[in-house]
Amino acid sequence: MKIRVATRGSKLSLAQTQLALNEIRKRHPEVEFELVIVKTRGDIHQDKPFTMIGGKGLFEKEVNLAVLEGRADIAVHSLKDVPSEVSPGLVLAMTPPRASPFDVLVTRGSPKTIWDLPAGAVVGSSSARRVAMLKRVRSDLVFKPLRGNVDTRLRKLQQGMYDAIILAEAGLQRLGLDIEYWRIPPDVLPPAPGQGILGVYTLYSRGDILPLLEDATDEEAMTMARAERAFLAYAGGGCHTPLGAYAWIEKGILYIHAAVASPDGSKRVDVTVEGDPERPAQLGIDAALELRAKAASAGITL
Ligand SMILES: NCc1[nH]cc(CCC(=O)O)c1CC(=O)O
Repeated sequence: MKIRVATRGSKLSLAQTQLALNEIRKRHPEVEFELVIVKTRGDIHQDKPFTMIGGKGLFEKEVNLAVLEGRADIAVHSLKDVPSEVSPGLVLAMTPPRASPFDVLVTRGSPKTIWDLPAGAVVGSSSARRVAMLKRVRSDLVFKPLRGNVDTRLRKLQQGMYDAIILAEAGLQRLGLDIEYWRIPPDVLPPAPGQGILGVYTLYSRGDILPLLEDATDEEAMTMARAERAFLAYAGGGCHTPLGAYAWIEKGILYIHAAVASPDGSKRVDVTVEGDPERPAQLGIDAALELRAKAASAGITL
């Protein structure tokens, strides 16, 4: 059997796709794979803000179109780039084991915490979540947009365009980049829903492929994915809402911690909810409704 795999062509996307395919190979060594590389508008216009090139779900839509049009059988995504409403007809069919969900602060020289940065330091990030949550603890920092793939971002830091940048730890781990950094605790910066989880999507109708993907699924990662994605769907808000959430399992209990802030970081509310790992979507919904109520009383629009 041969499976055609839609993926973006960036170094990180290709590394992620190999990680996901290796999980399938472990269970089904007989399967062959063929990559279908999709060049998305997000890859072509790396210098432009997302809002100018199509916004929400930019990467997801074009890669998944290859599956919808029959040019590929499955698609591999970073779950945090997949909007809450995925292209119709597609199902999240497999998750490999999760990498780190957390964000890191990378500085030139020795690693520094957010509190060690000098007053007025320039921090690179285009993420509303990263900017608002860090402004909350360091309102004096100057945030400047930063896009492009991980190598480009690190190069811009080394060139001195920024004093610090924020990246996902998962991306650095998957690229095998051996750099020093400070892991930002989630009470300072809650991760994006799905950060560190890869998602393999296929059509609902692919009864030939779905069982293979189910065999290769890491159940804990899938449970966390379901909780965080249900949270995202019910929390509402656009991709410019400073919203974070991550789920974890401890002693058989599923937890989710979620937070939302005002864009300038002046206000923030948090919730932590626990529930049954067999019902992750319920937990995500509970957390979203609780967070919405708390945000409304604090005057944060969601
Ligand atoms: N926004 C791009 C993106 N999408 C997923 C990751 C990292 C890997 C992951 O979260 O699974 C990154 C890079 C980053 O934010 O530093």
